[in-house]
Amino acid sequence: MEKVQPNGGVLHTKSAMSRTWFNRLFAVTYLISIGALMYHHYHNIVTSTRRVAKTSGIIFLLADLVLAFMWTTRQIFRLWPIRRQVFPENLTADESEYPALDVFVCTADPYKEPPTGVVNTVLSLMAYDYPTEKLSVYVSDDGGSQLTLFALMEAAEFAKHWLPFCKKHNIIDRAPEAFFTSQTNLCFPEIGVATAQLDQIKGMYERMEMRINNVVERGSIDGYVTDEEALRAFAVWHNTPGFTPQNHPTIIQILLESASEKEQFGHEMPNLVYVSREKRKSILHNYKAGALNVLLRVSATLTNAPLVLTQDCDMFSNDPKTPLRALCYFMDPKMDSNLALVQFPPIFHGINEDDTYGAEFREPIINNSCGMDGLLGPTYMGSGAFFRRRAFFGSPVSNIPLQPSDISPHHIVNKSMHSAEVMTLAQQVGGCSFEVQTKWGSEMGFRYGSLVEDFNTGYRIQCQGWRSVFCNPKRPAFLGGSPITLHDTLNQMKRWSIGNLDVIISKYNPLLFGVLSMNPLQAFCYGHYSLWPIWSIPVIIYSFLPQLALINSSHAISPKVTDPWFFLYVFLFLGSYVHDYIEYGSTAKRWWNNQRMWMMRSLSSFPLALIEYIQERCGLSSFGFSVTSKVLDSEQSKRNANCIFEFGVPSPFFVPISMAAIINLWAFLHGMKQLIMRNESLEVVFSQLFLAGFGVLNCWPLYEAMVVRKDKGKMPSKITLGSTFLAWLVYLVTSSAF
Ligand SMILES: O=c1ccn([C@@H]2O[C@H](COP(=O)(O)OP(=O)(O)O[C@H]3O[C@H](CO)[C@@H](O)[C@H](O)[C@H]3O)[C@@H](O)[C@H]2O)c(=O)[nH]1
Ligand SMILES: [Mn+2]
Repeated sequence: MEKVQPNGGVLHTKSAMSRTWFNRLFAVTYLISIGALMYHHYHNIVTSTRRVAKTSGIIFLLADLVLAFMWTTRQIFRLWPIRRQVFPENLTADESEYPALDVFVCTADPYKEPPTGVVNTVLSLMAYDYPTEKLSVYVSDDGGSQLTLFALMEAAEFAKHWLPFCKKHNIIDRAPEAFFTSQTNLCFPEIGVATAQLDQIKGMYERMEMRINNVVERGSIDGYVTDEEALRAFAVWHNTPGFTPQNHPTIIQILLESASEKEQFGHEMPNLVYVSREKRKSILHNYKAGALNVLLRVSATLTNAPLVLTQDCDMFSNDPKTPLRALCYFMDPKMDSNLALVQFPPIFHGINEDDTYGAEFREPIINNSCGMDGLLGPTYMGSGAFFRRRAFFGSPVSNIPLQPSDISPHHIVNKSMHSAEVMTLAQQVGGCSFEVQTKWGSEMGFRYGSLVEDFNTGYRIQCQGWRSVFCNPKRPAFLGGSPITLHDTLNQMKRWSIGNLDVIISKYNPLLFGVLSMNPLQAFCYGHYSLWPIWSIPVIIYSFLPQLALINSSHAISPKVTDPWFFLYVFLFLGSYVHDYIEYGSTAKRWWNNQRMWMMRSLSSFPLALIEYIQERCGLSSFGFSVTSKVLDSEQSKRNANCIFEFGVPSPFFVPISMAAIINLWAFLHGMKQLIMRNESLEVVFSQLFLAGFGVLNCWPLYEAMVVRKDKGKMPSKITLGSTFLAWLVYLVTSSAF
């Protein structure tokens, strides 16, 4: 039991963070220094007589202008950060006052997103400490797969034992896999579970897991389903000629209906519904946003709960009290009535100790969310988000009328889920032509037009006057997986970056439309995120230009140590890095790896996203939402646990990174040689040598992967050779310019 706080019954509190004043003071000082740097650049360009100095002066000005913009907008996150606390023990004891909750879980591919994982997520959410009759879990299957439906049918049966088991023994880890693998839970006397009971439930789980895995491996449910009623649920797969995930009718299966289904001891079960929306090749289906909009409508016909939780299929609940924490905001009479969203941070459990890939995303997920919470609230992050359903249908003061009115957020459902009338309507609203000529995706529901539908939807909802809050309890509310190979990590970032560009290059551009529709500071936060890909401009320039100049023994472009302006560069570099480290709030290694990943993304994901985006706009190619694989290869997992970079595949992402590694090492060695042979003085080469050395330090894992490593995760020789050749070519082409 949580301790009751001496807080006089408040549901939540908020307080400003202690660093706020320091951050503000620092921001002003740094901003003045940036101004000085710009003046310095301007002066250099105007007064220099040599062509190389003039040209490179302009290039550095461009790099520094981008850095200055990104730095300035980034400070906004640090000026009003707040911390919140909730007291669910102060909620009314009368559960009948709690609003109903519809939980949406999205899955898209049974081979990339193993159904046992989906089942674990679903079970953990069904087992919430929440009035059972008010809880419904909807699973959207964009894979249109009978394997996923089969897994959920199995889960529905297992849930009848699992839910009472969890509640009886007050288990906290309610995703079975997490429970059975957690050492602390297996100290059963402590949680009061007799060995026999534990063995029994474990046996049931393992049998279910085996059946699901067998079916997935064989790719068919034949022989595994004998019950006639269950077989009828699969009929659509057999009866639809040419059934593919991209071409099939709507499938809705009520797997559990709360009113009629009882668990082992006769108590009610939550509702569990499987939905695979209609897909036709000729009609755009808008990826996850499209799936979520179908769930919004289908759930409206069946339960229409005023609260909605959206969840990725690999993000399971890690705390059964999470909905009660969300209620501490939604049920608080003192809370703004324009509260649309309570966002919990997605926490990733597969991350290794040093967080090699910066996959924790600590800055955007935790730090910046606290910062935005002091303005209009954090961005929507796709998973772990409790929405007020009403927020999808107009601003806080205006309603968008809905057709049919049965799916409006005000409609009260009073018929059984199984009634023919309800089912017909559910099928109809799950159809892919339903949205044609409507405001779905443009003015209401989850918004279309960006591959980061979460970011885009949160932004657009806030433009309408809604706000969000960030709820970050000590025990993570949700745990999920994140990519464990470098290629997957960079690819995911490329997808997000394309999505960001979709937002900035739209009529809802945060820097134009946003600043006029919401608190301009909040709009700048959104602007900062949408412009993430432009980080690539300064990083590419600083990774190549000073180094190529050093190789060519050209030093006209960099300040001498004895030049007083040099100290401005030192302050700007150190100020930014040290402040960043203090703000990051994690171990030094994790912070270092995170800044390294920022460089790697800026060299690969961001520029490739820019190129792909432009190609798409010119109609030369099209991109889609490539779902991240959640299947773990055991060797890769081992290397990941040991914090070793996973290259392995000949990915185009590795080419620019390897080129930068080669050029920096080359420049560093050349500079050192010149210094040792006394051809150059330290005063002159220092700044370039420092940058090259910093590059080499960051690229260390690349040299190992290219030269030393023998395992399967090393850099493919094709990439090493290709990048060496290209680096040499860049040197040849540019050397005449110095
Ligand atoms: O056509 C699609 C594509 C994806 N998904 C689901 O979307 C979720 C996220 O996909 P994933 O491949 O795991 O992408 P990530 O990049 O890991 O997801 C992050 O980024 C997405 C895009 O911004 C957000 O939607 C997610 O919530 C957020 O966790 C998964 O549950 C998928 O099943 C669909 O339902 N339909
Ligand atoms: Mn994911």
